[in-house]
Amino acid sequence: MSVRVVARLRPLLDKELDKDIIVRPDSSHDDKPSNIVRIPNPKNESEEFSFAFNGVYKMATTQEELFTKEVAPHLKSLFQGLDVTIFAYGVTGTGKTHTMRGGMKLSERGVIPRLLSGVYRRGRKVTKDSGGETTVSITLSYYEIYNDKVYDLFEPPEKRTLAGLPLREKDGKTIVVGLSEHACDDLKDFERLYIEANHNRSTAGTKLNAQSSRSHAILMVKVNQTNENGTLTSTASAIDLAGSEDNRRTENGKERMVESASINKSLFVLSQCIDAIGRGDKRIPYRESKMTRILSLGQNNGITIMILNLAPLRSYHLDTLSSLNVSSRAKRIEVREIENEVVFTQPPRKAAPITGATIQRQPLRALANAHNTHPTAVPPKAGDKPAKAFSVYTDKAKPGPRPSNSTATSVMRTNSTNKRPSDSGANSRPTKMARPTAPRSAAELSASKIEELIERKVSEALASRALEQPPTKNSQDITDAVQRRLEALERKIESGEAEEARTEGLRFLLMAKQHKERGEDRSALKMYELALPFFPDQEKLQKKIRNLRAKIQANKEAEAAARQSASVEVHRNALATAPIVSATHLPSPAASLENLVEMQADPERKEVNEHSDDEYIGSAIIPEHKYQDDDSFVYKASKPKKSKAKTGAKSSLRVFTDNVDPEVPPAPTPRTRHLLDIVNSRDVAMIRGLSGVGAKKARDLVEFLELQNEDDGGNIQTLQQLKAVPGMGNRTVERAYEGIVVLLV
Ligand SMILES: Nc1ncnc2c1ncn2[C@@H]1O[C@H](COP(=O)(O)OP(=O)(O)OP(=O)(O)O)[C@@H](O)[C@H]1O
Repeated sequence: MSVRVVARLRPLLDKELDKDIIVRPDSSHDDKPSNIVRIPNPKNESEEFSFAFNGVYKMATTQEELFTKEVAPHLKSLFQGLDVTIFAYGVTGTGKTHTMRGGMKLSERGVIPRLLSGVYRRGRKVTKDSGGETTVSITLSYYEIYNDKVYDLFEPPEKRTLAGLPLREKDGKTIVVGLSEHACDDLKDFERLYIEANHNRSTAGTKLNAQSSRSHAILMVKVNQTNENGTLTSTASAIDLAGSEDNRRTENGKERMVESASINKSLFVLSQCIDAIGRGDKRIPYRESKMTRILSLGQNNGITIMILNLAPLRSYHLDTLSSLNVSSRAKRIEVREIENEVVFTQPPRKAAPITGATIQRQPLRALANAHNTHPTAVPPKAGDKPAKAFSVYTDKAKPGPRPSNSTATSVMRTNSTNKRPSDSGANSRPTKMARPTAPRSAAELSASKIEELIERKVSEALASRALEQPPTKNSQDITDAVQRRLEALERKIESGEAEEARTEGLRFLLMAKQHKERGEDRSALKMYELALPFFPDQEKLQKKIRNLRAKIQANKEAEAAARQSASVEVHRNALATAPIVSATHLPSPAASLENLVEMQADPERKEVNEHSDDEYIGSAIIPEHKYQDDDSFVYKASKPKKSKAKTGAKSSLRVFTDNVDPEVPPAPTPRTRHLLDIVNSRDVAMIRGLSGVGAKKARDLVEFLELQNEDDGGNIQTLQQLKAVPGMGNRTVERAYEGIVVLLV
């Protein structure tokens, strides 16, 4: 089954006006529940974009109605052993927390308290139906991802460590190491725990939301059903994502901006994951943010429901388009539905079904996937594995939402949440700790060994230079090679070897490279800019930023000129032929967010972006039947692809670069070349062999090289450049040089 994506429009709040409503459910089929959201083209209000979802909930939809239609039907599956994930996605102030948590009044309770009610009710039924043989216990874990760090919400903030809790992959699932788990016997228990924990959640007032969530909050409800045969454990996860923000509108101060950058980054990565899955890419960038690692869209087994929260107002226009675009793509993600398995405490015998359903769950093998297993699991005996006798889940078409009065009514909302203000202290990056350089002794590597290594490397280099003219690597090879390096680097970053601050800088560089690889120059630029504070003296980085800015500007001008003539033609045709205009020329989600990221990064460009029609000019006509055939939003083309061709045909894989460019310094002396060859070999063992370079420096240097701009050949070509590498400096380079001299003399 694919991810089920439903849209929910929030009602108008106090001071919001009917006349500003621009987002509407489709009203053309009054007898049927609408599955379509309509929104005008921001560049031409007489045209509308249409987005189809699995369900659309109008402004008047109650909390109960949403829960009954979207969540309650999956409780049965949860008790049959499937994991269920429900997450709220949307721009800040669109009602995610209201949907997930809701208010204190009974009628205002959101998905989470209702889910718990349902779980307890069903648990009692299971026990009753089994004649008391099956007992059900519930445990809760609750954590937030704030500034890309994971914190246990059941722990008071003063107990938090700066680095937060680490994530690990175990048997295909991402787990939070050290997360507390609390037994929760009834609704009263839950309310106490939940309300208390919510005080610990990071929130703050922004211009767009008086109590804006500054973190992604994840509640995990573990359902354990035990009878004499064993325990079946399944988990319902309810996720209230922080909202994306356009900081031109939030008027966020510095502190909120840092949070905002982190929120937007993770949501950006989420949209990239959705895009990559949609394209069928081999590599999905889950690991680029903790939130996407945890959410693992399309990777997790079970049932996933995405609730897209929307504000109906004009002031959210571009943000709304962007999130409509992302979420309408998400519903194409396929999710495997694999139920968790019973873990036997003793050899199975015939007993009441643990699921409480009428189907008989047959004994199962010991788990390959140990995530939900009980540690005392007894291995199965031969012959314990009968064939599956039941189907756990059927993807039946569900009835859509009840048609409800779509008239916009002002709804006064009392602020029911009482959340902890976000923690400015947690923003500060840990200061870089001075690490003692590992003492280097000549004994570590003998002179003859070094000579031998140099010899080998030099001949390898010469051989590769001979092969290199002209560069013969095709782009696929290069991409694969870069891909491997990126993945290796990701692993290194994840292994926690690097210090926190430096890791953060490297992450931005890594993301910049990935965006650049994909030709997403504006996102790449943003990431380079975010990396700059971590490597302030990096001339190369500054140069990259300058070059990218110039390139983007040039592209923009060229595109604008080309589009101006094209759009006249398209609009003429459009008006002449069809009544419905679909968003075929909307930017890709990544591009929309890219634009948002760019706008945030550079407030001075606000005017340009606000009036820029790059993204929306040139809508094409899609006949209505197209989106009726397929419930997906019809997406045909995005903005013109930027040319990825690189000038100068330089390759990151080259070991030598011929210095024919007058700007490039003269050819190095043989000694310098020996030194640079070792450095450019990216071989940690060899680099460690250099005088004055320890293991840590060698690793850092290799990482740095990995992140160098391919356009520059990726190699260090002068001693000056080597000195400018973070952590190297004059003294180290001189010592290394001396070491080479001594060896060669
Ligand atoms: N369906 C609804 N009915 C009544 N009020 C609503 C509804 N949805 C949202 N609101 C109100 O809108 C305001 C913003 O909602 P909420 O805080 O849930 O937004 P959010 O998307 O979680 O924002 P953020 O991402 O900034 O945390 C709140 O005052 C909330 O009470």
